[in-house]
Amino acid sequence: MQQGRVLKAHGGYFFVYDATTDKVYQSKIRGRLKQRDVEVIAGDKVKFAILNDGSGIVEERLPRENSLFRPPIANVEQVVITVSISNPDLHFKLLDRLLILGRAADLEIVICVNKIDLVGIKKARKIMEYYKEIGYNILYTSAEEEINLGQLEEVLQDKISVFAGPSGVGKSSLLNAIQPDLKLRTGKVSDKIKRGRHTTRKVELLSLDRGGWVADTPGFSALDITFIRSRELHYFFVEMLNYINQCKFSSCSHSHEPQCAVKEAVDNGNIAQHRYDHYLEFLSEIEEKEAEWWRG
Ligand SMILES: Nc1nc2c(ncn2[C@@H]2O[C@H](COP(=O)(O)OP(=O)(O)OP(=O)(O)O)[C@@H](O)[C@H]2O)c(=O)[nH]1
Ligand SMILES: [Zn+2]
Repeated sequence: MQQGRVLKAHGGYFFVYDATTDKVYQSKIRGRLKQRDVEVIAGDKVKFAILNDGSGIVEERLPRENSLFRPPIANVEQVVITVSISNPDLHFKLLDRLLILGRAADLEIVICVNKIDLVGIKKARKIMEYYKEIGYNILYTSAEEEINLGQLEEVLQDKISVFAGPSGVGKSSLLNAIQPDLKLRTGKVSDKIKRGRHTTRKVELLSLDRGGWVADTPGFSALDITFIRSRELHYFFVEMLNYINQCKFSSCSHSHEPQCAVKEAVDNGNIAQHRYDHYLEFLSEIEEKEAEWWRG
């Protein structure tokens, strides 16, 4: 039996890529897998057999490293969180939410600040300085003027990646710029808003010439973070990790408790105020959901 990766699941067919033959096999799935409710999605590693007519049959799904929910993709390794400083403006709260989602899915995270032609790299660096300090890997690109696209290619090489980020920041444009034969649909920011952009499409993993795969649909379209427990939220703010053990109360939620090391770090300027504010906002979102849960 062969081993392969599902690139796309569509209309009852699974398109399975086998690296040893460098071929894609249009495959059906064994009835017993369906009976056991084993769901197979893009990104899944599977064992499959090749039939006489050259098509495949999926016999087994191998264990998943992880899976993203909306859109559904398995075994993603990396998320490229793409933003722009202007057109559209950068929203730190959305960025922070995406950073949490990336970490919760256990993905490597790269922040890509695109449309650098509109603001200049120096200004963009300044705006993103804090995120650099707390350890994030940040690229500054322009799809339009082809700035630093080599760095993006390097980051994507030999990995399975998904892009994420607000509409109109240039996710599709970046992919098209590094590999024109991917031919992703791009559009003007205003057109998309008018048109309403939530036409559901099937996710497909696209093959990069330099090795690696990238999903053709942005990840994390559901921005809900309330699956995280309130007492665990602080783990998702990387710069808080140095402080959370130094609070007076071991169960400190860093919101109202006295002698909170996190709050002190905010007061001293070691943790950015906006990040702490977002922590508190997310915390109350989560607590509200937990309260609902307890009320039944
Ligand atoms: N000035 C400038 N414009 C860009 C750049 N990259 C993309 N654009 C433009 O921004 C608009 C949106 O680009 P898309 O690639 O469709 O953005 P997207 O992030 O894929 O958007 P969604 O598909 O809605 O999620 C298009 O008009 C692009 O031409 C860039 O680096 N600089
Ligand atoms: Zn605390």
